[in-house]
Order: sequence, then C-alpha cells, then structure tokens
Amino acid sequence: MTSIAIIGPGALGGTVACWLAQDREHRITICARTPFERLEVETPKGTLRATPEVATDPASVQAPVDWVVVATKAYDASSAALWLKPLLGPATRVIVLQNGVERVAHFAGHVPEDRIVPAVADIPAARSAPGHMVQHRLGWIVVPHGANGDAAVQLFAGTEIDVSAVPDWQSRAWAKLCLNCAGAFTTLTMRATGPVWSREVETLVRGLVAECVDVGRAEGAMLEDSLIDQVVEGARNAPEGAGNSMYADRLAGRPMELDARNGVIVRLGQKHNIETPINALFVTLLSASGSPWIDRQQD
Ligand SMILES: NC(=O)C1=CN([C@@H]2O[C@H](COP(=O)(O)OP(=O)(O)OC[C@H]3O[C@@H](n4cnc5c(N)ncnc54)[C@H](OP(=O)(O)O)[C@@H]3O)[C@@H](O)[C@H]2O)C=CC1
Ligand SMILES: CC(C)(CO)C(=O)C(=O)O
Repeated sequence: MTSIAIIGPGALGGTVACWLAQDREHRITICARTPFERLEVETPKGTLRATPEVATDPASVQAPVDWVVVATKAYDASSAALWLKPLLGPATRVIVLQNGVERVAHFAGHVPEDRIVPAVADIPAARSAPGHMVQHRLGWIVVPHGANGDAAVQLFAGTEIDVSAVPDWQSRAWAKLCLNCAGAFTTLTMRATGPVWSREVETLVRGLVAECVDVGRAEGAMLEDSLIDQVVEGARNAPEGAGNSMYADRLAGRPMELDARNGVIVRLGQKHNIETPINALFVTLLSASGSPWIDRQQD
C-alpha cells in the first residue's frame, strides 16, 4: 500500500487525486481547506469517482505518508506547508505541481530539497464545486530525471495522465511559464486573444513571451526562439472562451497568481539586469484592476 496526501484538492489537485485514487494500492488522504464528501471528475476518458479520506485540520493527520502532492496556488505555498509537519516521514517525497518556476524555493524551508519533486503539469482542468472537476484534456506532467522523478512516474503509472521524467526539467518549467505568462493578456481584457487579434495585440503577446525567454535563458533554461512563435500562434488562434486558470481566477473573483506567472519574470529579470517592461506593465495593470491578487509569497 502506498500512502499519498494531496494538499489543495482543487481543479488540478482534485483531478490528480481522483486519478491516483483509482489504484487500490494507493491510500489517499485529501488535505483540504474546504471540506467535501467525494471526488468526481469528468475526464476525456469518462467520469471518475472516489471517496478518499478528507482532512481539513493538519492536527487530525495521524501518520506520515509516502508521498505528498501539493497543488495549491503558488500564493498558498505557506499555508500549504502547515500540513507538512505531520505528513512528513524520513522518506516522504513531496511533488509540487504548482505553476511558475519557484516550486522548490516555496518548500525548501519545509522539506529537504533532495525530497522535493518539482513537477510541470499541463492538465487543463476547472473546478465547478468542491470535489467536482472537469478535466478538459488528459495532459501531461514532467518531473526531473532521477530516482525521485522516476519513482513519481511509477506513482502515476495506473493513471491515463502522461507522466515522464526528463533530463532538462528546468527548461520545461520555463517553457511552461512562457505559455502561462501570455495568459496575462486574456486575464486583463477578459477576452480570448483570437477574436481581438491585431498587430498591436501580437506585439504585446510576443513581448510577454520574449521577455520570459530572455530571463529563462539567463536562469539557465534552454529555450528555442520557435517557442515564442508557438505561443503567439496559439494566442492568435485562441477561440472565444479560451482562457487559462488565472483568467478563471479573476472571473471568479479569486486571487490571481500574478506574481508566480508574470511578476517572477520581472523579479528575476532585475536579478540579471534584463528589462521586462511588458510583463511589468501587465503586473501593474492587473494589480490595479481591483481584482484580488496576492503579492509575492513572503516565505
Ligand atoms: N487549473 C488548471 O488548469 C491548471 C492549474 N495549474 C496550476 O496548479 C495550481 C493549482 O491551480 P488550480 O487547481 O487551478 O487552483 P484551485 O484554486 O482550483 O485549487 C487550489 C486548491 O488549493 C486549496 N487550498 C488553498 N490553500 C490550502 C491549504 N492551506 N490547505 C489545503 N488546501 C488549500 C484550495 O482550497 P479552496 O477549495 O478552499 O479554495 C483549492 O481547493 C496553480 O499553481 C495553477 O497555476 C497548472 C496546470 C493547469
Ligand atoms: C494553460 C494551462 C491550462 C495548461 O495546463 C495552465 O497551466 C493554467 O491555466 O494554469
């Protein structure tokens, strides 16, 4: 039996938890802020259901687990970490599924770094109610190559999610951020980019991504120039209604992951003396938008 605790059973975490719960060899504990009775996920492979144990108080956790999966928003890393003390045993490994490029930094103060498995997830999912998710695409997860990464791949072997361990994980994390940072445009305008596309829109989207590529390269990521064109083409062809999780957050009046997805580019750009005026512009405009957002996680 493998024990797994999922901290943050929302759109992504709830979807992943429900897939993992299909394996009878897994004993799943949900660590939730908002309680619910059961998990139900509409997936491209049909509806999955599970009734794992749901805890809402770290004090109620009985014993350490083999694996922890963290899937809160990046800005909730500190509150998520409050679960780790009772969950962590001497061999517990922690998979961090959040977006951004600071997964390890968010948890290094709480977990030995050699037991943190940072994971890039491309699994578009939305939550309709606590415990109820829609998974729009099976998607994939990549983790760093190595013993822990390979073990994480095995953990998901019974799911339909494509999980793999890659040698240059940092580059994959930055490539995902290039996709996510462009989402600031839709989040600001609350419109999909396709129907409003113009040369001026392209300039802004291209600028968001190009700045991310420049900073990512300065951080050591290997990023092709073609990545910029790929993200721009995706934005050009984005149909009405196409959004991202930060757009969904703003629409729902939830805090936005503005710092994890755009502010981090500005911050790390400053570290490398790289100007990032377009990401800075979107951070300024979205932070002034009146929507709730969480400033940088002060760990
Ligand atoms: N949704 C998507 O399509 C994708 C999201 N991501 C990334 O995954 C991360 C999670 O996003 P997403 O799933 O959309 O977000 P959601 O808001 O849907 O889920 C976050 C969950 O974390 C819970 N939570 C917050 N703080 C705590 C805490 N201290 N203890 C326990 N639970 C807590 C929330 O509780 P509550 O129910 O009370 O709000 C919520 O259930 C983000 O970094 C996002 O960028 C990555 C790929 C795709
Ligand atoms: C773009 C998407 C859905 C890809 O998984 C994502 O990462 C997000 O919206 O947070």
